[in-house]
Amino acid sequence: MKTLIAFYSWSGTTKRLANKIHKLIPNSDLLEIKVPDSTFSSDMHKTASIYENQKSIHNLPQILNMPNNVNEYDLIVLGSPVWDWGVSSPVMSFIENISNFRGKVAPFYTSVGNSQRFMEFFHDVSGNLNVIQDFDDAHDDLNEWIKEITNDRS
Ligand SMILES: Cc1cc2nc3c(=O)[nH]c(=O)nc-3n(C[C@H](O)[C@H](O)[C@H](O)COP(=O)(O)O)c2cc1C
Repeated sequence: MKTLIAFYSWSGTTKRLANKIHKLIPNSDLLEIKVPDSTFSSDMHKTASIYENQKSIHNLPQILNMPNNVNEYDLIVLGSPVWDWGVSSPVMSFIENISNFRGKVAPFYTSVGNSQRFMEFFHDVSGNLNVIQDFDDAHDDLNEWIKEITNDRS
């Protein structure tokens, strides 16, 4: 099984988790989703209002490093920080770019603890993707989840 671990990280926490997951899943590639430097602010509150505006006019950020062919993977493990209870806009944009992906997608997310509604928002934007078990860094066991998604037969 070939796995892509793709993630966006604004301040490094999701990146650290992605690196851990990468070490735990054999035969996996790691991709940090990049958007133009000018997209967000270094200030959290300004970034939150930029994000709200992007969502309200559906102007999602451009991804600078989309893989050529995601269909070479069986599984995409897709990581995001929780933003305003939901999915960060770079990850929403990545999801739109993989609408033709035929494999499975296992979401993971980091937060300061207010993460319970993340999957509701994820399902709202994931269209026809085959979304399997998610990992909530604030509440779930990492090793159990890795076992589940790497053995998943659905
Ligand atoms: C714009 C913005 C919105 C956020 N909204 C939430 C939220 O709704 N719930 C929550 O628990 N944490 C929220 N956070 C905190 C981040 O989810 C948390 O710090 C996360 O681990 C950061 O990941 P990163 O370092 O990979 O960017 C928010 C952070 C930012 C910058």
